[in-house]
Amino acid sequence: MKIVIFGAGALGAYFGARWEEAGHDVVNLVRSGRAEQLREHGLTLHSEMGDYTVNELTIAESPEEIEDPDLVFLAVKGYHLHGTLDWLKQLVQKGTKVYPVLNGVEHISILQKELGEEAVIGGLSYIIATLDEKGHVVHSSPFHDLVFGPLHPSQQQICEEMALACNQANLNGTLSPNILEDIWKKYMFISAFSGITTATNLPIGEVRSFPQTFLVTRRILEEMKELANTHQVQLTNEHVEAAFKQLKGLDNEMTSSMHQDRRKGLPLEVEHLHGGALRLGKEHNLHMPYTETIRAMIKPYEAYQQ
Ligand SMILES: NC(=O)C1=CN([C@@H]2O[C@H](COP(=O)(O)OP(=O)(O)OC[C@H]3O[C@@H](n4cnc5c(N)ncnc54)[C@H](OP(=O)(O)O)[C@@H]3O)[C@@H](O)[C@H]2O)C=CC1
Ligand SMILES: CC(C)(CO)C(=O)C(=O)O
Repeated sequence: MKIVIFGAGALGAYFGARWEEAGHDVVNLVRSGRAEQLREHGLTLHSEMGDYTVNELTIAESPEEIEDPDLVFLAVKGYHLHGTLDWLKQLVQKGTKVYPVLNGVEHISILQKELGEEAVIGGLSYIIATLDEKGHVVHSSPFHDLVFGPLHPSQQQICEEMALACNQANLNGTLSPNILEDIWKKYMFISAFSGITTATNLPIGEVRSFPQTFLVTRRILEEMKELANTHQVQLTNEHVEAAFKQLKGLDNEMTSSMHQDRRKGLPLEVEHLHGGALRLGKEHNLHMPYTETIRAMIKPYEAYQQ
């Protein structure tokens, strides 16, 4: 498969390298700063699941350089989504589908509106990855999972090809029969997990040691379940219970990628995650006081200016 990694940061570069390792044709579509860094240092994965240095590192700095792409793996932060649309349109005109793995859901309808419903596959990822000073990937979780599935009937075949490409690579890929529900389950979980860890500036173990503080995660899960229901996604109290149990079971030192970004003083995706939930809720007159408060607490650290 010819796979374009659009957003060759921690997550994108990781999975792109795993596909390249398995023999796929991978192109990293990057801006000039990242292109320079990749040319200078190459791309290495420091990973719990096996280190790897990319042999054939292909870099493109515009879509015109890319012929016959099968798939665009979109892994930019939520606040960079609008800046990708022109290049995405050019790639879609070349016949590719787009597989976004951003946390959240607001990007899906934006992409569908801009690129057409047939072009946008449903997806998400579970991994803990970051970049070091050389731009190499540090992968620190025992999981490296991709989940994808059709949001339009015309996407079944490409999803099956993706499942094959994932099976060949050192990663876990799952073709989901209900990708929209999976995306919302992760959105519910991450809103609570990244919200509380980022707002308190504490890993989950320390949050749990203050029961009233930890209880906020349950309230956010409940609000997100209601929000999913207003969008015809049937999350239930059992899903809330399962997500809360998951939060109770995480290792003490575990924290979210948004909290890691706060620690590093990097821009935060709070507007894409919690802001997005509030905008979607407002369309249905849904009151989400816990989500609103968490967004307000994180705002001072957002550090992203349009
Ligand atoms: N990291 C993780 O462990 C996890 C992340 N996620 C989600 O995945 C998404 C990506 O996260 P992550 O990999 O951590 O983010 P990073 O910031 O590490 O990577 C994003 C990359 O996108 C690039 N980019 C942004 N805009 C453009 C553009 N217009 N053209 C080309 N490249 C562009 C940036 O490049 P530049 O250097 O030019 O700015 C950067 O390299 C987020 O939504 C996050 O929530 C989900 C699960 C886990
Ligand atoms: C919860 C986790 C680590 C799973 O991938 C994540 O998505 C994030 O922190 O952004």
